[in-house]
Amino acid sequence: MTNSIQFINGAWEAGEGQKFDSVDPARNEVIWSGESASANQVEKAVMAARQAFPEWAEKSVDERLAICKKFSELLEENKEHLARTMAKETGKPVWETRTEVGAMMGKVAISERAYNERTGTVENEMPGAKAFIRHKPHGVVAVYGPYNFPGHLPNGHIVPALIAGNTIVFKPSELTPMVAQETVKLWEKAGIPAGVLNLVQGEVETGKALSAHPQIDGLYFTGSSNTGHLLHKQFGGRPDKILALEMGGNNPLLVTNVSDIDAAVHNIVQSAFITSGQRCTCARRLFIEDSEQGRAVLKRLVEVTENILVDDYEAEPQPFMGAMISAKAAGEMVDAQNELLHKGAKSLVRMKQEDPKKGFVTPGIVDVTGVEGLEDEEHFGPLLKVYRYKELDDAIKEANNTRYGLSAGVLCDDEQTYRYFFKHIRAGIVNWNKPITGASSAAPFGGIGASGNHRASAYYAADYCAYPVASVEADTMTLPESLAPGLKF
Ligand SMILES: NC(=O)C1=CN([C@@H]2O[C@H](COP(=O)(O)OP(=O)(O)OC[C@H]3O[C@@H](n4cnc5c(N)ncnc54)[C@H](O)[C@@H]3O)[C@@H](O)[C@H]2O)C=CC1
Ligand SMILES: O=C(O)CCC(=O)N[C@@H](CCC(=O)O)C(=O)O
Repeated sequence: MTNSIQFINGAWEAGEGQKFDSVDPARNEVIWSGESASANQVEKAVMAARQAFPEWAEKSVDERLAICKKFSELLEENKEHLARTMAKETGKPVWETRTEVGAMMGKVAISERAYNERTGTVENEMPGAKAFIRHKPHGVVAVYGPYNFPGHLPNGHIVPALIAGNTIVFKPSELTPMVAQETVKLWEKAGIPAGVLNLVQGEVETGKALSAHPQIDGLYFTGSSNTGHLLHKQFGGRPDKILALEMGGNNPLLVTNVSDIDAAVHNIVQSAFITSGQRCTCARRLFIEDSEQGRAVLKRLVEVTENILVDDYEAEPQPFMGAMISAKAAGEMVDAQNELLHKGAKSLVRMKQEDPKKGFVTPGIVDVTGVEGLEDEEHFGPLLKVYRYKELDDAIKEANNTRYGLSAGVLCDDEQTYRYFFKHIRAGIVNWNKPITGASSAAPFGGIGASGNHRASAYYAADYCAYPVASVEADTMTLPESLAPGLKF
């Protein structure tokens, strides 16, 4: 039986393209199947969004917000179902997917505030006229989502875009199609008008058909730096289209002068291994002082890491880490570890994949101090590279030795060291004595360098969902008392 997985112009229909499956990475079971959207269906979805745009943009922001608030209520009512769907499809423990649904619910109120604060209407009096700043939606926008937060991160584009008056064609990750389907069902139930939000499911071909479509006015992307750069090239020469790229990182975390070693190790673990290391903000490189205290921190980190519970998403007690998104991704992480060891790195905690058919890996820590030829690449999993350093300036210089710039942090007792680090580190998120994961939706979220294109998301997502219109308005016209030189009336 074909699965109607495409939501186009307010109706569900089966895809016309290639069949693809979604596999539960913890249990190695096919949990969903469907056919990709064809290029014709992508065309149909874009044209539906185009047709729906004028009426949706014409609605008041309160009317558009009412549907978003209803969606948030439905998320609450269906929280457990959606959380378990996310857990089954990503391998993430249920305790964590419940927080993801919570973040989706919170997004509506935060986006309403951001819309008013960032793209609201400003009126100023001036002699014989009034000056206004207003904002208008771009039109039809394509939204691309990653697999690691299949609900929350696409939602971070969709909600602000809808509030601003845009219409959407949503292309979720092909690794999490079931979450996308269940989420869009809630938008349908919330009463989203036909054509305002369209869902095209499929693999990269579907993604390419959508990004190449001439009738999209913008594209909001969260995903790998590799794909983001391909899209950036594709949109080169098209300044008329708004492009927001939220990409990966090779994030540094620096440790120096900490009195509470367990608290420091807890922050390191939360930064490096949460979500099985599958967060763009995860710490990838740990800079530890080559001192007695630094060695004590490292020793404790190894002990705690070796005891991290890795298990099925529904196991009791709940694990800290579930399976990665796929057995393939897990195998690639072990390969990355082995490549580092081959280059001369020293294993402090060995990452292992017990079952090559499942996504479970244990966390890994490798000491890469002094190793030559390390690539500036994001290892998107629970693999932490340790750099031992003597001088703070050398550590900061090496921390900045990356084309990325998403998140960074320092664990230290004294504020002066933090201020110095803050001043010199290049990143869009810089934390002190807190994990570098778990960014707030009430703040801008974005990086520099290869991590983004200066269109921060979260609280600043409103900025790329509407464009400013400045007006000077007078309800009558009169000849000025003094004319410019050279004029006669
Ligand atoms: N900066 C941020 O907020 C975040 C960044 N990420 C990054 O995302 C990555 C993990 O997510 P993935 O799903 O693997 O990313 P991905 O880049 O493989 O896929 C993202 C989306 O782009 C589509 N896509 C892939 N290639 C395409 C192409 N050539 N043309 C058009 N569409 C294409 C995919 O189908 C998917 O919908 C990691 O690198 C992570 O760092 C993940 C979460 C947040
Ligand atoms: O987008 C937001 O509303 C806030 C940013 C956010 O939720 N960041 C999370 C997920 C980042 C990722 O997927 O890698 C975080 O910082 O942990």
